[in-house]
Amino acid sequence: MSSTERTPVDVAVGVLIDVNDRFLLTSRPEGKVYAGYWEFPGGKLEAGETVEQALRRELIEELGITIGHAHPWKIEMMDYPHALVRLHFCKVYEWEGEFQMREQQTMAWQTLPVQVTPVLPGTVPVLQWFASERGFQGATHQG
Ligand SMILES: Nc1nc2c([nH]c(=O)n2[C@H]2C[C@H](O)[C@@H](COP(=O)(O)OP(=O)(O)OP(=O)(O)O)O2)c(=O)[nH]1
Repeated sequence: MSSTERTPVDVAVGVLIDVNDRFLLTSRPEGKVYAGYWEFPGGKLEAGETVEQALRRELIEELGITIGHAHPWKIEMMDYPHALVRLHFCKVYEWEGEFQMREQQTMAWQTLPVQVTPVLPGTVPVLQWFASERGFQGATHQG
């Protein structure tokens, strides 16, 4: 594979946390790689966008909500057969609007251990970070 194809793709990912400390997972829609896998909502940066701008745009497009401030949390590289991605995880505590599944996905508010399955490989590290933060012991998800 050429080096051009392995240039990392930057992805803005939103870790939405509600007042009960639950976090939001969404299932990837049909037609995308890893369709049906659960992940944190987000998507690729477009030219000239910051992570926060991309995240705000993606969550309007996918979920119909407008987020407040995106708090940068962690950056993680994932090397998939389809792409090398650089995931910019941001915590989000404030948003406006009603959730609408605009891409026929499904959403689920979760705590540890996560009940939905399967979880996208690039989502698993986040569950470990939550486990550390929250003093959770044991398996973070099934499978
Ligand atoms: N949204 C999201 N993507 C993740 C996570 N973990 C992870 O490895 N990824 C990967 C999967 C994809 O390769 C990439 C996101 O790209 P995507 O295809 O969902 O983005 P997009 O909505 O811009 O897609 P498209 O317009 O090109 O169809 O990041 C995660 O928790 N959330």
